[in-house]
Amino acid sequence: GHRAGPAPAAGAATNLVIHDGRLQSGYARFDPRAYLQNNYVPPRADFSSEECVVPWKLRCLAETFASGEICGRTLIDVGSGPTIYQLLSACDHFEEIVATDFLEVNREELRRWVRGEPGAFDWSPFIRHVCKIEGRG
Ligand SMILES: C[S@@+](CC[C@H](N)C(=O)[O-])C[C@H]1O[C@@H](n2cnc3c(N)ncnc32)[C@H](O)[C@@H]1O
Repeated sequence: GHRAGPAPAAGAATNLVIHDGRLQSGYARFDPRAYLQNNYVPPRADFSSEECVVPWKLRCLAETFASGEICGRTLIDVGSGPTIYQLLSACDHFEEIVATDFLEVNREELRRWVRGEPGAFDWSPFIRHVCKIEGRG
């Protein structure tokens, strides 16, 4: 696995660990860039509409973690894919978050973002939206 510095979502000292998984043949042709393009850019990621699936998911996650019902030292996200939006509201509640995925292409996509490499997916609209719904301006 790859260990990275604090996720930038919230100031908390959360370490993100990207863990290897076992390859499952059904996902062998999974294309992270196409997946991100299909699901995490407008129209599916339209932050101006609460009816839209992405802001709805972010609100559900924010409310769930804000309730304090899910807590502990380490959060393990099974099947993170190439995405981190699902972890943003968790950062404040866990010291360590382990992102896992079967596919090296997905783990590499996450590492690109962690390292801030060129071509990394831009999660900043998601981070801004989560800050907004969590009342952090
Ligand atoms: C539909 S994608 C979800 C990606 C992302 N979490 C999202 O919200 O868009 C499911 C991912 O889970 C991975 N996966 C499925 N079963 C897994 C397992 N048992 N361990 C690790 N990764 C798994 C697949 O490689 C795929 O990337």
